Amino acid sequence: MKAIAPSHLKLMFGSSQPTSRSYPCVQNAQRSDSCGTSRSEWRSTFATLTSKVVTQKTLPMPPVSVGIDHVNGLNRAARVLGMNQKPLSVNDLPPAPMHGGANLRVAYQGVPGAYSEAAACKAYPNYESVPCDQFEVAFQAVELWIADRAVLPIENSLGGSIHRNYDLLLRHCLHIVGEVQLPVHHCLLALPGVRKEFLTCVMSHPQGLAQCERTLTKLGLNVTRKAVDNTAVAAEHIAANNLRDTAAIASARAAEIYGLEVLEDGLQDDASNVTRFVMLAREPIVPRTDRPFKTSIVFAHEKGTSVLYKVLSAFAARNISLTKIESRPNHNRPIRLVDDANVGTAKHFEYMFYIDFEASMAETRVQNALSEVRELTSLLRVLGSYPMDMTPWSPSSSTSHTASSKMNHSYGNVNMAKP
Ligand SMILES: O=C(O)C(=O)Cc1ccccc1
Repeated sequence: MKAIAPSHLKLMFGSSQPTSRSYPCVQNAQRSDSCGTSRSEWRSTFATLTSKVVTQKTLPMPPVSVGIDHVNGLNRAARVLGMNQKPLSVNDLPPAPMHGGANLRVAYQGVPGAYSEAAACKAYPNYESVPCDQFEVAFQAVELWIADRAVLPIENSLGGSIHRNYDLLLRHCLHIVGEVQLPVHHCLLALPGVRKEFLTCVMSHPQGLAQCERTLTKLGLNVTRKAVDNTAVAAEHIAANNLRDTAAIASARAAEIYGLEVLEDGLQDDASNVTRFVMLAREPIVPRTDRPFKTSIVFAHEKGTSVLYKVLSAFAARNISLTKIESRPNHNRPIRLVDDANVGTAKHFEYMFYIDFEASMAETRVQNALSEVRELTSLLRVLGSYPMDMTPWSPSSSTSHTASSKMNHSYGNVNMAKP
């Protein structure tokens, strides 16, 4: 891995520039979503994928390795079609890129030593890193072709959802092309010679603080908690400013990079502390059925009776397992007022619902479920259909991210479909 940005990217771009092709945006009649895709562009989902794929061959493709792989794969698929006169099936299509990320520029929020960096390394062992100072910048880096992928932490087994990042997924038009589940092993880091008793402050990302809250209390530390943008940024800040009364909750790798000492190892409240990251790209990948896939969608609905129940039933009726449901305020319309002359005005909060389920967009049952959901909702967007992270479970240990060579070793190509 090598860094291609001398220091991390800062917010300096103009408005985001959606990319032109975005087939997994499903939108209800006559509306256009933030990606500008209309319902008519996406009427019959992957049932007509084959014709769509052959015409895509003629579109100009982006000059990045993933695009090139895609074109070659499509040519191969088209040849298969021509020679055998057999209908093309999704499994004839090129697999999700398996190149291990050679020359792929991957944007993440933070500085070296951040967990997002470790997640990028797990997904793309040979990537070039593009550290960014904000998540928003990581999105824009991909939209503006400065990077090819962005890595985004989305939820943690102890700390829960990272809500802001759900909002960013909706505000931008990038596609989820993979996921990585990373065991997170937190350490308490301070300048050499500092003792725990001297500490008055502990700094970390809000997730770092949340994941270690009970342990901090158990240790009897009488410290204020300070939330910063990133765990490794906290470590860097302590070192740069010679703060002898402050500790960071961050990785052992951050301690090495910024010359800090590990005062406590394994600070998280539970050993099984895992963060789920998603990988984002300008283009979606072609979904498949020959390996476990996950699909993420977001929808909103107008008023109606039991809409949420009916949406969930569309999946249950087809035996599709939901793995996650999250709701966020609908920023376009946060409140709906319902006047009742007799009793007053009810204020209904409006939500965007995010759902992950264990199935691929290439499956007919999924296409049927989504057709049903589309009828029930005012907005439906497929955020991505991507290979599940099937890495064998290994509990976190501080050695797992102490150096990038070890990262490569411990996260190597272990039975994982590269997103
Ligand atoms: O702050 C970091 O290092 C991140 O990458 C975000 C984060 C914070 C805490 C746990 C997992 C990811």
